[in-house]
Amino acid sequence: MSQKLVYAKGSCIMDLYSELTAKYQTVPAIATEIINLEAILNLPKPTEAFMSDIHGEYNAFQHVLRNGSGNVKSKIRSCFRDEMTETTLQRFAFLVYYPSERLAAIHQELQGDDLQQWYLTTFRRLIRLLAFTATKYTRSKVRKAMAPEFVYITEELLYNDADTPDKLAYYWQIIRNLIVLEQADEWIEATCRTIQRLTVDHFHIVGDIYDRGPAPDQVVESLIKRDQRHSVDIQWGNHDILWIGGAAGSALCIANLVRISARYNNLSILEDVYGINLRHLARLAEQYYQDNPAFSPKMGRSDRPITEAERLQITQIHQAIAMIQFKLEGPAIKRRPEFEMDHRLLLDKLAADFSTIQLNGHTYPITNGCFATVDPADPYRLLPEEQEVIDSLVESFTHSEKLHRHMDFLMDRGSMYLRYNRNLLLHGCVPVDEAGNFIGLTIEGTTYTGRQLFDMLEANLRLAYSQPTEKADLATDLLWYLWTGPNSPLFGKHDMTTFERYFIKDPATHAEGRNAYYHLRKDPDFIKKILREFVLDPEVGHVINGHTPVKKGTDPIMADNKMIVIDGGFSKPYQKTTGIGGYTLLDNSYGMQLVTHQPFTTKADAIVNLTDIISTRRVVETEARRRTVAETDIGTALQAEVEVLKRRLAELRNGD
Ligand SMILES: O=P(O)(O)OC[C@H]1O[C@](O)(COP(=O)(O)O)[C@@H](O)[C@@H]1O
Ligand SMILES: [Mn+2]
Repeated sequence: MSQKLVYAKGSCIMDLYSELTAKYQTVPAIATEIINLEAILNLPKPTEAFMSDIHGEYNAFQHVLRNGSGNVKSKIRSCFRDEMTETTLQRFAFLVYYPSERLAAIHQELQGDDLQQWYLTTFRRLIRLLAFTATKYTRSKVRKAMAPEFVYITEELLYNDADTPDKLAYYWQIIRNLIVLEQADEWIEATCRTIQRLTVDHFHIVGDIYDRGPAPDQVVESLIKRDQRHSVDIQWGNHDILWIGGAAGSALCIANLVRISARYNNLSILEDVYGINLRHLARLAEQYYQDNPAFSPKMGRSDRPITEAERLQITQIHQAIAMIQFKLEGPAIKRRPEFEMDHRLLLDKLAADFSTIQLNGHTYPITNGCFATVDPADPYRLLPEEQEVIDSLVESFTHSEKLHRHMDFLMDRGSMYLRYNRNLLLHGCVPVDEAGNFIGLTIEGTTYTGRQLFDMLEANLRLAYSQPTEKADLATDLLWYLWTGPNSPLFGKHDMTTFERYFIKDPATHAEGRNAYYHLRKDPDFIKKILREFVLDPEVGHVINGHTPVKKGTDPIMADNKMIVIDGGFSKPYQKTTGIGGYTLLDNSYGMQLVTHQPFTTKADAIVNLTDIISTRRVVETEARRRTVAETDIGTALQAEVEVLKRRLAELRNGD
């Protein structure tokens, strides 16, 4: 089905005509396909899940992916109503979430006849649950969600009536043989994965997979695995842009992301996962920087506490790369007057002895300064060894094979915004002034605002990514603008006050100034205006954002339910602010629900103690009647195919 959507979206009706007439040449073939498509249009709309701001928290993310945002357990509950105690239900649910880990535990607990009995019971339960989750889908779609090596067996078990006496022996022989031939565990694992897949059909990741947490690379790997049938899309977040920018050869993006990796004690992602060589940087850091409380890493990775020597080294690296970042910003701001970022030129506002800084008419004392490499007469000039460090980092980033594989996926499945089934998905905001007028960027005499701003930025991002050897062209500089520019839809704030937060105590200088969008988005008329700008129906559409953690006591659902913010704090450092462990928004045939997850402890704890994240659901919207595939984007594509096929049928009947 997804392939069909690709034609319908990507090419014109003539291509569709030639495509379909080549594929279905006879009257019976065309008629069969029309029957098939029109039947699919009547199925219930599949479930979509929306998540955002995962920030490298792989285990928590995986848990939500595996439990289908709490959906797997509700399916088990409905399927086995009154047949399972809470403990049995919990154990069975965890088998579906973590089959290989739970199977290992079962082998420890049970042997001989007890194990055989367990297999027999588990097989039957899994088949029933699979049948229950598969009811919404065509056989063909269910088949595609199965592990290919088990399709025959699983279909036999799924579609044959085991209660018919004639089939009973046949059915049990399959199960017995799976056990005897030692394929039982493999089949259980494969089937649990199929159930997970069918429980949520499509995942939208509304930005910020990267930074702060320990394993963004594994989040991407699991999305790649999950996406086999185009069931994932990504709306880039400002942090993802840094990594795309890194692969595209932007020194500024690289300096920022290395700084953040040092700040959160995640340099090992760079070295061990992406093979980025940090030797030059470490040498420079050791030469020029000492211990400095403002640059001590924020928190240790829970699985690897650091030694004092490591802490000192990270603190030094953190300073060295921060200073390279601040130096690179100067020339970028100067060569791009169209970015209107002169107010972010800071190093030249420092006193010659670096003890104070002059900002907006105030003189502020500098604390924890570390300006040994800065020449007050030419503060943005990189020392030769700093230049060498950043050049070697750019070289490593543009040549990391694994980083490119991950970023290719982000490029392939990602976009600045997505219109999907009547909703608008975007990470940050649509920049506006206080009166709600769209604002943006003027480039080479053309002003881009609203949807055009997004399209222009995306076109440049794709250009920069395709040309990693171009390092200071407009397209590459725009990547950095996306991270921090005052009218960047992904940043949505006026100033990124990184420098001030390191060196100035006065909290007044730390304010970043959110775009007016963030207070205007509470107003339904404003959201309708945004939906119209993106050519969506303002009456039925929603805007879905990530990016701004929803603080305790504030409502993530605004503007008469038309605006939903789902940054609920997967990111551990932000859980103090949000008080929860994250949100998932679900959109199924019955309507929309917001699921609130409690903080995740650890994977080991979850598996051993069967501790699920407690998830509570809140209904955002209920459909007056169940929505069908016909009312989705895929449905529209299928209807276009039906039209073409009917035309072809008429032509054949008329002898054309
Ligand atoms: O929490 P940290 O590491 O100090 O980072 C704060 C910075 O992150 C930002 O909030 C951007 O990151 P988010 O997209 O996660 O909000 C900046 O506005 C701010 O300057
Ligand atoms: Mn963000």
